[in-house]
This record gives sequence, structure tokens and C-alpha cells, in this order.
Amino acid sequence: MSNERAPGREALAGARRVVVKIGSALLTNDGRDLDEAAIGGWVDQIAELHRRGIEVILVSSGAVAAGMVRLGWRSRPSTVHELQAAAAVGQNGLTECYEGHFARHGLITAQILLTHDDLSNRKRYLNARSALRTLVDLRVVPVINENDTVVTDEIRFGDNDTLGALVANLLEADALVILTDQEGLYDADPRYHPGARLINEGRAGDPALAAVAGTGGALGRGGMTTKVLAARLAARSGAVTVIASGRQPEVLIRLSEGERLGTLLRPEQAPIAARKRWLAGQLQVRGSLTLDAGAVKVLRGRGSSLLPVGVKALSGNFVRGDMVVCVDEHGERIAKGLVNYGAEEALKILGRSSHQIESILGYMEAPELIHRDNLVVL
Ligand SMILES: Nc1ncnc2c1ncn2[C@@H]1O[C@H](COP(=O)(O)OP(=O)(O)O)[C@@H](O)[C@H]1O
Ligand SMILES: N[C@@H](CCC(=O)OP(=O)(O)O)C(=O)O
Repeated sequence: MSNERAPGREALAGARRVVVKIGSALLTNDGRDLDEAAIGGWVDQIAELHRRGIEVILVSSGAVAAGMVRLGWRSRPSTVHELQAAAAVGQNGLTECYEGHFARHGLITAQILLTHDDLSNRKRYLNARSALRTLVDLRVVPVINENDTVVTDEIRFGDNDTLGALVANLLEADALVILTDQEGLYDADPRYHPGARLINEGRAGDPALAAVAGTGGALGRGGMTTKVLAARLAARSGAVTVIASGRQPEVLIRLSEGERLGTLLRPEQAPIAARKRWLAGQLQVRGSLTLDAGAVKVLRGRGSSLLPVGVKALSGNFVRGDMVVCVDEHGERIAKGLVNYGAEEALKILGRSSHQIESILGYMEAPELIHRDNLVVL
């Protein structure tokens, strides 16, 4: 086994807190029940990292796939309640399996099932963060999955790559390691392009990466598309992301020792504050504002608040406090934020200067449409 230390891999080699995401495609051994032996192998590696003082938070998929096998279903069901039933059956097996393997190393696990709602409600988000921090401090290994049994389409992460990235944000982890059934991100989907080449390193958020990433297999959900997106989300709190094969022997140990494996996606910008990351992670957008070129410039360049004078049009039926997306005149997404005025009032003050708000509406909630503390540039 080579132990080539590559320049630029120090970020991962020095990581003290790591989120490891293991995907459905790996966990079920191509659909033949939970791959207990493989799970045991990853647990051994995580336990070794633990011994070396590295905190590991596990995000594990596999509930639906494991449930399907237990219920004797050959293909992924299409109805929501069947998927939820499969997840409920499978999650049991998953928890039991991890608990048993970690116990061999004297480590305690904690099952945490999250929904997008849990992270979008500020109070619940802070609660989840405190509970997870406490578990980590207690040297317990949190095993996280989406709470598939209660989510609806509107509030689901759907894939666990996104969940892994948000957990990395939540706990300000140094690294997100996404283990999957490929060696990493290739310049084309290797299932259809046998000559595709592995991308060793890239910038999280590079649009060229999104272009080469394709969809997933029969058991997985997001494919590489969601992994590339997850790297971009993780970068917001300064985490590096590695996409690597869970089938590489000792992959986690080798990565932590700085070996060049998989695809490393590094943050290109300074980390953004926790509150702004929370804002950026919101899925439910209730409307959109079209900005003029001047507003785009000050939002991007100076991180200013958005004033009504810089807004040309709006759509959606949002109310005060809702999340809206800001786009430029070509429809490109510029920012997201919480509005101070509902759509009806906002429509009346578009393009007007802030000192006119009171005379137009009869009151002034705030001089800006979105305050800079509630705005995140994308
Ligand atoms: N550019 C690419 N490089 C590597 N794999 C890709 C690419 N585009 C699509 N894929 C596919 O993504 C799959 C992994 O995603 P997915 O099935 O969702 O797995 P997981 O359950 O691990 O998240 C791979 O099996 C691969 O076929
Ligand atoms: N929460 C789901 C995982 C969804 C899923 O398959 O995600 P992924 O492994 O990212 O493709 C489950 O446990 O089955």
C-alpha cells in the first residue's frame, strides 16, 4: 500500500473533526442486504481514527435499500408511504448493525434522524447543534440519517450528500468524506464512459464540475451531482470534501494520513458565518426578486443590504420573514434572504427610494427590503 503524501492534502491530514458519509450504493452491496462485512471494516477505521483523537460523525444511508431487501421488494417502490415503510424497517437493521460493530471497539453510538425542517427552524437547528456537540464531547459516535418516515417531498434532502454537508456546517467540521462506489469524480460518468478519467483535485463550487457530474445508480439517489453540490455547501464553513471509494482498503485511515485518493474539493472562499450558512441552507424559497445591475454589484461587492430601489420585479406570494431568491436580469441566482415586506407591499415600493416607503405604505417596517444580516450571496 503506497503512502504517497501529496501537496495540498494537508487539510485532510490535519483534520480534527470529520463527517463521513456512506452512501446506499455501498452499504447494501449492490442490493444484497446490508453489507455487514464492509460496514464492520468502516467501523474499524472510524474507531482507529477515534483512537488517534479525530472526532468522526457518521452520516449513513441505506435504510430504504435495507428495508426493501427485508421486505422482499426487488425494485425501489414509487409511492411515498412504501418508501417510508421500507425506511422504517431498514433503519432498524442499520442502527443495530452499527451499534454492534462499534461496541467491539468499546464505542457508543447515537442514532439521529433529521429532516430539513429540523435544520430550517432556527430553534430546532440550535437544539440539534447542541445535542450533537454534546455527543461528540462525550466521545459518542453520532450515526445520522434523514428521518425518511416523516418527511414529505417538500421538506426532504432526498440524498444524504446534502445532509452530510449540512452536518459538516452545523458542527464546523474540517472535512466531509463522501464514500461511494466509484473512486471519485470522473470527467464523465464511468458507467457509460469506460475511458473517463478521475479528477484528483478541484475547487468546490467550480461550475465545470457540476457539468461532468451525472445522476446515481439504482440504489443511490443523487449520483455525483449532489456530491459536487455538497462540496460547495461544506465549503461554506471551510470544510474540504473528499469523494472516494469505500471499497479502497483502509480508505479513511489513508486519507487521514494525507494519501492521494479520490477527488479532493477545496473551499475557494473564506468560511461564512454560521447564521448566513443557515440562511443559505434553506430549501423553501417563497418568491423571487429581480435586481438591477447596480444592486447586483453592491450585494456582491460590498455585502450591502438590498434596498427597494434596486429591485425591478418580483414573483411569488411571500409574506414578511419568508425566504426569497434574488436573481439578476438574466435570471442568474445572486443571493437569498429573508424579506422585510410581503409581496403585496414590496410590489408597491419596488424601484422607490427608502425614504418614500412611509408615504407609500403608511408605515415603514425597515428601510431595506432585505437586511444584510438576513442576506447571503450565493
Ligand atoms: N462524473 C462521474 N464520476 C463518477 N461517478 C459518476 C459520475 N456521474 C455519475 N456517476 C455515478 O454516480 C454514482 C454514485 O452515486 P449514487 O448512486 O447516488 O451513490 P451513493 O449512494 O454512494 O450516493 C456512481 O455509481 C456513478 O455511476
Ligand atoms: N435516507 C435514505 C438515503 C437516501 C440515499 O440513498 O442517499 P445517497 O446515499 O446519498 O444516494 C436511506 O437511508 O435510504
